[in-house]
Parts: sequence; C-alpha cells; structure tokens
Amino acid sequence: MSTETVPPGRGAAGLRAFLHGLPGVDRVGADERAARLATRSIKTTAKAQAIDLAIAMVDLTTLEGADTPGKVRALCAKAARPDPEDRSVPPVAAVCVYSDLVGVAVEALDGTGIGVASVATAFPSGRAPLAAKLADVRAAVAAGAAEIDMVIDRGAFLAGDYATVDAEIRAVREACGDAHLKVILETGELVTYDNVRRASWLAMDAGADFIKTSTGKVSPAATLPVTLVMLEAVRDYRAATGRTVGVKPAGGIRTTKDALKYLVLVNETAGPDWLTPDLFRLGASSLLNDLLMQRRKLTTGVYSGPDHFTLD
Ligand SMILES: O=C[C@H](O)COP(=O)(O)O
Repeated sequence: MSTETVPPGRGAAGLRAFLHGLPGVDRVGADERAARLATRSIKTTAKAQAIDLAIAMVDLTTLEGADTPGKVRALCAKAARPDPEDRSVPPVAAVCVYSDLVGVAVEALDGTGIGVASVATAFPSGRAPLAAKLADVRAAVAAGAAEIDMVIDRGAFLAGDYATVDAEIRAVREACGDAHLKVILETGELVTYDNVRRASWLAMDAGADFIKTSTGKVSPAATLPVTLVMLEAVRDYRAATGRTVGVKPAGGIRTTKDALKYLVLVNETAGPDWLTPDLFRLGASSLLNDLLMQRRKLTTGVYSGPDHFTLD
C-alpha cells in the first residue's frame, strides 16, 4: 500500500491519479478471506462478551417514511435499556433517524449519554443540490445530532468526477461542526471492490470520522467482503497518516451469528484497536432483539422467543 495521501486542495487530476494509483483489490482473495473468517467459532465465554460488545456497537435505526415521534421515543427507550428485565445489558451506541426526528430523539435520550445520529444529504439517493444537502445537515446538527450519516453522490463517483464527491464531503464536514461524520459509500452501487477502496480513501481524506457501507435501501447492503475491503482501507490509512477512522457496516445485518462474524473480521483485519463503539458500529433496525435473545439463552440456558422483547 502506498503511504502517500491526498494533500488538501489537490486538483481534480491529482485526486484521480491518486485514487487510480491505489493497488487493486484481489476480488477472489477478499471473498475467500471473508468466507474463511466467517467460519471461525467463538468459545462460549468469549461469545457472551462479544454479544455485549455487539449490543454496545449497534446504531439502532429507524428510517421509514412512516416513522412517528412515538416510534422514535419507543426506540430510544429500548436503546437506553435494551432488556428492561436485565440491567446488565449495555445501552446501544446511538439511535439513527431522519433529520426531522432528531429533536424527538435528543429529548428522549436526554441524560442517557446515547448520541443521536441523523441521516442527511438527501438520504438515501443523495440527489439534491448541495445547498439543500448542507441545509439538511445544519438542521440536524442544530436539533442536537451528535453524528451525521451522509451519502456520497454515487453518480458523480461512478462518472469519475471524484472532485465533486470530495468537495461535497468537505463541505458537509464543515457543516457538521463538532458532530461526527459518517460517510455512506453505498457499496451496493459501486460495482467493484476497487471502487470501494477508492471511495473509502476519498471519504477518509476528505474528513470522514467513519466510513459506512450502505443506506439499507439498496441491495446488496452490507457484506463481509466489502466490509473487509473497508477495514483494510482504514488500517492502511492509519499507517499512512496516523489518523484512525471507524467503520460501520449497515443494512441487512439481522442475526447474532452475522454480528459476531463482523467482529471476527474487525479483529483479524483492522485489529483489536477497532473493537470499540468509537471505531466500529453495526447499523441495524432489527438486530438488537436477536442479540438479546441469544444473550438471554447464554445467561439462563432458556431461549426466549422474539415475543419476549419489545419490537425493534
Ligand atoms: O443504517 C442502517 C440501515 O438503514 C438499517 O438497515 P436494516 O433495516 O436492513 O437493518
């Protein structure tokens, strides 16, 4: 991996040359490595710890047109105390909502220490004038969002117009102020793993605190091989620049088994430094209940069905 990074203000041609100068991704190798790591088994004691870590890494998400303040309040209650019968269950990392519901979530989570993440920049398509995208970001931050999950302009990226994507991310970064910025690559639309690597480096260089796989609205959403490519990117980016960027697979992660596969992947690819909610999140709308069910089974030996827990 080249240790060169993109200096701020490099022109469009320089940016293009840099991104196309990154080593190519061996697709077969990445698929095989992800598949091999997915077969690793975890011992029961480590599994209990891993489930709690996975719970603490969840960005508990609702991103439906039919979302209501009531649904968001219920989700926030669940975020703060995932299992009301067991106080040893940790809270989740954040609650992720559309920008107009940030205020509701901020109020509901007051005093819990749980942050509110807002999707923004014309989520999920990313198709709007930059001014509208920035207004979306500013409104979410003004309402108290601690984290902004922006989408990149995939049309510009796929057309090779990296400078536009770079400029948008930098503008959003500035509009975020103190809020953390997650940049959604929408890997299901990026066609190749080489593009996933390029988009990862582009986003990191433009100021992303996290790179995120997907909106959850496009198939395929998060996959293990794509997440592996992104974990390699954050690892190599830190080696090159000294800055540490987090990773968030999101969309389609529904089972404890899947969540644990991601944790093994993190440990084996980026390394144990990333095994913290500060640097790794699982974006999911319906994973938490399965984590709670498997946790209950490990601690009591009894399997509680999904009816036992409130809806995700
Ligand atoms: O960012 C999170 C995703 O939108 C959630 O996707 P999901 O509903 O497939 O879990």
